[in-house]
Amino acid sequence: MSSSIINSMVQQLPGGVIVLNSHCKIVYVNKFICRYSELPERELLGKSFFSTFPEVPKAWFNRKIEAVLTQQTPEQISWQQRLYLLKFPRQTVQEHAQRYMAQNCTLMPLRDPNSGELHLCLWIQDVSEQVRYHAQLLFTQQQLKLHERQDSLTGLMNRTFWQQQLTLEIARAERYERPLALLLFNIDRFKAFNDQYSHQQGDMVLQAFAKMIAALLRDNDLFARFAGAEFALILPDTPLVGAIEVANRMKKQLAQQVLLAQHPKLHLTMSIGISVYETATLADALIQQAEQALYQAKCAGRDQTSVYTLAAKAG
Ligand SMILES: Nc1nc2c(ncn2[C@@H]2O[C@H](COP(=O)(O)OP(=O)(O)OP(=O)(O)O)[C@@H](O)[C@H]2O)c(=O)[nH]1
Repeated sequence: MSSSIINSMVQQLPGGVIVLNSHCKIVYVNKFICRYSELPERELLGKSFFSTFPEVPKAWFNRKIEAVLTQQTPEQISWQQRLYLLKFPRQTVQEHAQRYMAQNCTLMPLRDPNSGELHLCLWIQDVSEQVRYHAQLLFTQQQLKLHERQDSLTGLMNRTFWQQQLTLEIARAERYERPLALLLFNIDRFKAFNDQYSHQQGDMVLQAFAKMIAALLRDNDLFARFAGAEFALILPDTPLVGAIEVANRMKKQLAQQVLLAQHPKLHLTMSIGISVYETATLADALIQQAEQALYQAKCAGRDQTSVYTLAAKAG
């Protein structure tokens, strides 16, 4: 095959080719390089590679060249090491996308068959799309991770994740001999609200309720949507008296706050069950105790707080 055919093929490659001589002067470029550097071939040939592409770190790149030429083996610079070598614009720029073309570069030793002089061939591939897919994949993985932990309606942690946290918190309470309280609660007669105003408005109440309660808590309290219209709260480092205080604060806030602007006169109440950690109690037992206390609160007429240990009305 004649060298002009090979040249014509290299000129049309969908990637960049640059050949440098031993003084790092550009001796060959293909069309891709001219197009993305926005320079004609005549302005590139004979020029110093580093002054034409000042974005390339000189000392680092010289070390790469030296390694390739002395070992006579190609070397890769992937986009994961350096997003791009030459600062070329992207072919199509989408919103929020990387502005510059991500590149995989290969450095190859090249010996001139006539003069025997060693050259360096630089082959540049545009991998912007690959990088974009990679970023999308990472984003999706993060979303899935969040989804595994979060309740989609309220944005609170979901029951599974919350129960994992409870096990950890119990271990911490046991190890450091710290108190811990658990609250289970729901809005009274919520079914009636749903039936009267629609499930959709019920959802809005649950969202507003979750937001209202979250605003009353400390950063290390662990608040979750437990099931349907039921919520659960772990209060680390909190004895019974503190838990009752939190319960009263929540009830008071619900009595005062308008949850939905379209129902300013709506009067909602809540029932709360409390259990407190005692040495060697397991997570499931603590939940069951709070459930029993909540049931007691309902039986006692709703709008109540009941404590499992005492199984008595607390206010
Ligand atoms: N809007 C809405 N309602 C829900 C959701 N999950 C559960 N519910 C409803 O919440 C209601 C809970 O009702 P119940 O547990 O029977 O009790 P209640 O009517 O709240 O009465 P209490 O005995 O006072 O608890 C049911 O009607 C459920 O359908 C949800 O995600 N959105």
